[in-house]
Amino acid sequence: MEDPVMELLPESCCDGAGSVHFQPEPSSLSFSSSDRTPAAETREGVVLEPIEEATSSMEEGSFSSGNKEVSSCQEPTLPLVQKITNLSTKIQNLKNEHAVLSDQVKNISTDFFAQPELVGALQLLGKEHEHLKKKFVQQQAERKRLYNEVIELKGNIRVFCRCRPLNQAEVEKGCNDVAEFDSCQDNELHILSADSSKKPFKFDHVFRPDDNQEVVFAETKPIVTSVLDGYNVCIFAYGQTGTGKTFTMEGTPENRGVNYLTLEELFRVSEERRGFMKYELEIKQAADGTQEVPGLVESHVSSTDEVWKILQSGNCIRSVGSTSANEQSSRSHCLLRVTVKGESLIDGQKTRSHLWLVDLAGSERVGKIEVEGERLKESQFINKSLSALGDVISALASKSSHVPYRNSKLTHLLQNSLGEDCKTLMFVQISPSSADLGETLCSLNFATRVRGVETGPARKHSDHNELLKYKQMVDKLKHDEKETKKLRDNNHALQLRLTTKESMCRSLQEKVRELENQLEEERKTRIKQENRAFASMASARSLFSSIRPTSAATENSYNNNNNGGERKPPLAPPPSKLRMPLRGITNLPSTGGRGATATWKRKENVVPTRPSAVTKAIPPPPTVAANNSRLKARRGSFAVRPAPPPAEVRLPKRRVSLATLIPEPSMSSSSSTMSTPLMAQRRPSFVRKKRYSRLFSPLPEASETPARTVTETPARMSSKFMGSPPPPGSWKPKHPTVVALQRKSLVWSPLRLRGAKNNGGGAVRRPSLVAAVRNQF
Ligand SMILES: Nc1ncnc2c1ncn2[C@@H]1O[C@H](COP(=O)(O)OP(=O)(O)OP(=O)(O)O)[C@@H](O)[C@H]1O
Repeated sequence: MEDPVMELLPESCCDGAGSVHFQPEPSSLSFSSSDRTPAAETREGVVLEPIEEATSSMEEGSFSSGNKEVSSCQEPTLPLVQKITNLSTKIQNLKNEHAVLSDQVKNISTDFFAQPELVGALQLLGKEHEHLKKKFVQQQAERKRLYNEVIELKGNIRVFCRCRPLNQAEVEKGCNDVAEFDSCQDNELHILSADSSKKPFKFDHVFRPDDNQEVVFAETKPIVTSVLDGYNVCIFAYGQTGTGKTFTMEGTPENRGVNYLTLEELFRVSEERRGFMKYELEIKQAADGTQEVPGLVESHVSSTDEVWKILQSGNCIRSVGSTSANEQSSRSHCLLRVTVKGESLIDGQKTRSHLWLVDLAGSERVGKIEVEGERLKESQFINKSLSALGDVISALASKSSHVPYRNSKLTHLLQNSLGEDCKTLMFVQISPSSADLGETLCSLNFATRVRGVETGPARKHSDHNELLKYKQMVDKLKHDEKETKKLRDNNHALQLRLTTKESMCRSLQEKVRELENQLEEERKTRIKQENRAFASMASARSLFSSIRPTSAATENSYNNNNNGGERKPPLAPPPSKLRMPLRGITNLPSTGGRGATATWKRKENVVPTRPSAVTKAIPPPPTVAANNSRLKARRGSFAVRPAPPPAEVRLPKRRVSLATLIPEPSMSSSSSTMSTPLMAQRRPSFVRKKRYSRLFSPLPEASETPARTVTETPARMSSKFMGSPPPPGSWKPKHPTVVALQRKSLVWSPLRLRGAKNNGGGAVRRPSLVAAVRNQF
């Protein structure tokens, strides 16, 4: 394959039959590009296969230099041409083969996916995949639960004890080793006191001086994994100065500590769960702090190297000083917070948890470490915050209702990671030196108290307490259920009431509609009747005018036929039983001699028991009585509207009275609107229709209108249609009705008016002729 470079010739060098023109130089042998196939090409797709042969041929052949064409008669070129021709043929064959294979692949893929069995199988596989996914999620949840249970069984607050080896200085000083470890028990140690007595201490694990960082981390790992499951975790190292807190937490580049190994583990597990979980980590580090830590460093990290760099930068600003106990003593707490954000790629569940990694400052006795000035102050602050930490742990251990987290910045900061919902791991660091015996005992006693948080109240082991807890939960659930049931019942009752109210409302609406229809019908009927009455009136008028000359005789005859002068009501117009519409009713004095007033006065004398207001006996018109003795006496009713009360406003009711209009085209517009406020409000459709009447209206403008109606309406009814009573004294005698009485003569009313009774005139059920009618004669 390291043969001479072959270049493509331009198209013009190749004839259509595949014969090739070469360049004569062997090193620049070229092929036509017209027949290239993928199988036979290298960089430019040129076939490499024949090159060796071609080269050998070239060696044999004698090419002329330059770009001359090779003569076909030159012998050595023949085999080469032959070979090239062969190659072209081969290329063609390969091309054909390729085309055939491509077709086959196409067919296969089409056939493959077109087969219904295969589609079915794919669907089955899809279902199985979904099922497995579901199962996997369940298994994950179960794993988390069990894992958490294991951690809880071990204790949510765990205490590890780590003892460092005697250092060179201590050996030189001849200090004794006071820590004894049981080879069979990895969680116990004994401290040899000055009086040679042994004091036993028991922790979740005890690390001996020869245990390296990996051994320590192996025990730490399970609790670290909980962070990825969404639990808050706090790991802190506590102990006397120079006992190895920093060594345990940070370590050295050769012996990485818990911080580094923890983060490494987090990255490892997150990588392991990459297929179904997505994690993000944020790191914060501060030398000491409150919730708002000045100069706090926060970084997004994606590898342990980045974490290490951040830790180093944090360490650079950490306050370090030399004490008699430790040459490189940390004079501050170092807190590292790792925030883990997790998201399940399967069900989208999200978690956010914190991991606190805390290297506390040394819990030394101030006198012992021989410090003064600023160092002394530092030590006092350190001790204060450690004391606050001790108080918090004591409160947690005793299940106190109040946990004094805010007594120090340290506990305030760790509040969310110290307590029931969190997992806490404490390293108590001790020195084996007899010189540090007192400090060692202090630290171990404190650690035992911390451990009491887990073992003391037996929160995880005592069945009784667990049962009590569950019982309370069940009681609460029952109570909640009862409440829910009550609420549901209430809701049901309210719904029923609502339904009833709705149906009532519907029926009332229907009634209203029905009444409206009735009212409309009645109105139409009345208009018809009025029209008919008007026609009758017209005919009666013509009749009266024809009999007027004999009125005197008729009157005499009438008087003779009635004993004691008692007047009969007017007779109905023969022969039809049409009732004449009422004329306008008024109690106002008439202005003319032929008006209603004169007649009215006479009637009052005749019927003293029914004096003024509503009902009056109507004296017979003499001309009618004389001319038609067959007419029966009728009793007429008058509704006289009393003067409206000045202040009282009566609400309008939905009753209309009749009114009759002697139609006159010019007046139609002024008399077409119903002047009842109720109708105007509630029944706009009704109001819109033309009315040929105008009820008593005390409105001043009404008096200006030359009304053409004569109505007979009880006073009560008239008041119903009043918008508002006129102001006192505004009443004018020139009532349109009166004017009407003067101008127009006769109207018959078919109405039944019921309001008369209320006005003291007794019930008048069938009013007949209006007095005004009679006055016309
Ligand atoms: N388990 C151990 N194995 C070997 N060397 C240790 C171990 N623990 C501590 N040391 C060494 O002891 C010395 C003091 O340790 P370190 O500084 O970690 O103590 P410290 O508790 O952090 O002190 P301070 O509270 O003053 O900061 C260091 O030189 C450290 O390397």
